[in-house]
Amino acid sequence: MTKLSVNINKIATLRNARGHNRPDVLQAASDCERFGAQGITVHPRPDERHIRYQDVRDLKPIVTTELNIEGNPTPDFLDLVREVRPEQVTLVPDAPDAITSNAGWDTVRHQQYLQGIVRELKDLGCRVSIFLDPDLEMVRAAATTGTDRIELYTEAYASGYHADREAAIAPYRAAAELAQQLGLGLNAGHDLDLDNLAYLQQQLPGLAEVSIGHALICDALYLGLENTIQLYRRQLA
Ligand SMILES: CC(=O)[C@@H](O)[C@H](O)COP(=O)(O)O
Ligand SMILES: NCC(=O)COP(=O)(O)O
Repeated sequence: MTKLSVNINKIATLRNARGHNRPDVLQAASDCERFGAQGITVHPRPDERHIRYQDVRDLKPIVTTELNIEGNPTPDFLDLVREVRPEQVTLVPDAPDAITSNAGWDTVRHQQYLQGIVRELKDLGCRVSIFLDPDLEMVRAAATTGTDRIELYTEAYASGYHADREAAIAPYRAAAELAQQLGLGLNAGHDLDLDNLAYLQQQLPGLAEVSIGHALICDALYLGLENTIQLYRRQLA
């Protein structure tokens, strides 16, 4: 079974537009779980333009599924994770001014650095996932860091899906198969939606979790949050 973790960054974007507490991010997280989300993902960025560090602290006691915190392991991010101790931390090599995540780790170059971070996070009791492009050399090097899982960065799959979905999935399937051989768990995310999700899930062996935010929250504007989460869950059945 592939679990659906709902990324609630965009709910915080809407809240921040007015400076009050509407929509209420904590209520939205609880409602997502009630509607079928099997995890809640947040990606606090240094400028706190959507999820704020305080949101993450407030979410931990109310999330009843799994809290997944994504981000670049800067000193501030690591302090937050040490305090909150989420079920999962996804390490993403974002530049501070990135509009959104735009690449996976170079796990060859940063092997030793990642090894140290992974060890500390695992000692805190967190499952660790490393955000990666579907590159076999990067998957092999990720396995040497001690990480529990990798998360495949699916932007290239999503953008190639409508033109040629077999070609778009091929590098991801190879990466997933290698991850399985190496004993790495597998997550995936970025730009997944109701069109491209089912095929990804069918093609990737051992896909444990997808985290989806942008398209899901856009769909919810038209379809409603409960109905939308159920529609995404059905793609993963
Ligand atoms: C790692 C990843 O792909 C997601 O976290 C995505 O980047 C969402 O972040 P934003 O909501 O800031 O675009
Ligand atoms: N890890 C990916 C994620 O959390 C959501 O990405 P997106 O669906 O907002 O592109």
